Amino acid sequence: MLQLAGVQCAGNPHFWVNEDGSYQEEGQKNTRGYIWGKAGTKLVCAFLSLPVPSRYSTSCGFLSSNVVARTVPDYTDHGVVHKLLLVGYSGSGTSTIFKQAKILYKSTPFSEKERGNIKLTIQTNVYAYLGILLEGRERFEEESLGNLKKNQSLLYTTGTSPKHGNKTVYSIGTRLKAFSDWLLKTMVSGKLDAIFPAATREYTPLIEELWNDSAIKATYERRNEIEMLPSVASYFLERAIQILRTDYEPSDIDILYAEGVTSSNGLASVEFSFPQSAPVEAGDTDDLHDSLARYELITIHARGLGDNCKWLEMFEDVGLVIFCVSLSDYNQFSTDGNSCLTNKMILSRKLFETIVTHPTFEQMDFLLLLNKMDEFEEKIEHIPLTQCDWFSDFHPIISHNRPGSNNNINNNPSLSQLASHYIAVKFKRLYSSLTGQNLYVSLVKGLEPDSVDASLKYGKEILKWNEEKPNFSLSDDSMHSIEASSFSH
Ligand SMILES: Nc1nc2c(ncn2[C@@H]2O[C@H](COP(=O)(O)OP(=O)(O)OP(=O)(O)O)[C@@H](O)[C@H]2O)c(=O)[nH]1
Ligand SMILES: [Mg+2]
Repeated sequence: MLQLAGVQCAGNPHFWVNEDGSYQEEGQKNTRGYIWGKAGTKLVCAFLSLPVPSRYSTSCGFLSSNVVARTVPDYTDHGVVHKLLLVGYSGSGTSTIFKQAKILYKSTPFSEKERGNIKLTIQTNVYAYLGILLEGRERFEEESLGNLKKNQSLLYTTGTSPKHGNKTVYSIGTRLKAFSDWLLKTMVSGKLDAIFPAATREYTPLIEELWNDSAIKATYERRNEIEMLPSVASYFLERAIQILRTDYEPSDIDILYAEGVTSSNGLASVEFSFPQSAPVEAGDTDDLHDSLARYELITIHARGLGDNCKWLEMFEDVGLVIFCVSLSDYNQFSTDGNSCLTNKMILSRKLFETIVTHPTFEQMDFLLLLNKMDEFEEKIEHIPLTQCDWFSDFHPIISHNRPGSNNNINNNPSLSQLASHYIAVKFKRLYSSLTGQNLYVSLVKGLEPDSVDASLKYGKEILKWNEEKPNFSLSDDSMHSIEASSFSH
């Protein structure tokens, strides 16, 4: 029976099945699953006319296809953990949203051991940012020297003697130069993390001297011209001295902003409950149920999914897939598998297509997170959305008496609102053409806790709708679910 229900029985394990349908391997405490919710059980029971507990029977003829075919998470059944899988194209913000969830819902978001590792990651990042800055300094120095030489040769021809040596505003003294050479060599050899923890004791005075040097200050002013330097680097570099001290303890915000905190294959998970929003009033059990229900947010780096995302099979028991897209990718480029420079929004769309059509996720609900709304609001004002080929037909009619770009007075949507809704509809149409289902969408600012909280709660509602309203119509007006969440932040 268990085999027919689709329970993995390789190696002939012995299972104990309880009245509520939960089953455990003999001698083990962990519930492995619930047979009544399994599609196989329903099929076998229907075929053999076996009785099924009433709340698991699917006699309703109007069940949405999403619900019939999949294991329905039992929202009120305590002990069941509802799994949410968070994925997205590289740099879309999955790690940020994952860390944000930990900070939001866990009383101890990061253990002492994790904090120790994160501290080293942040300190290594600071050295790496300094290295990138020093590389920039070398480039600026060479450019300045080149210009100087040109000017000098001009002066020679006009008979005036040169006044300058080989120094420019970007030049540093021999001690700092030696340190800079060593740091760049260490970075190139990929051994930067090996210099810790000794680096924090030995090199901090040198870093302080370097950071206060006028050449570095001049380089830092031109940081926008250093492409390799991520925008988040400033947050850490401006506190470099404090961060590189042995007694530095990263704050939650430091951890949120830090790059490379999740493991190398990016697989991580956190179990949590949504906290109760207000004290439970008499008779209001909804909120109590909400706060008792357990969720597991699992994230995996796209890289860790293997060719054609074959490892997605591991996640067949999730109840919702959350796919994260960076809105600000529309004018950015990266290389695809064939080393071809491609627009990052298109690369993100490709991954989306692969995941939504993956056999493991047939009939699965998907929530699309359109992330980095803050960056997008700024960017869209001076870089047209049509820079991405997929968005070539975006021609919004903007009211001329728009009071301000982000102002929604008089119901005049801002350009960023029009553009983000347009992108949402693009993804919705694509999703529906591939799966015949409705895609849920939420706009989010990954660095803002309230925004991430609202989006994850939207995910919780989607799971709940499946549970509570099995005949909930999923063929609503395509904008409905966008509207329901777009303005929640
Ligand atoms: N401005 C802004 N930056 C964001 C937002 N969300 C994430 N970021 C930044 O975007 C960068 C990439 O975010 P990550 O969370 O590391 O993205 P990821 O999907 O884990 O990417 P990789 O693991 O590097 O492939 C980080 O520097 C984040 O701080 C957002 O909503 N707004
Ligand atoms: Mg990541």
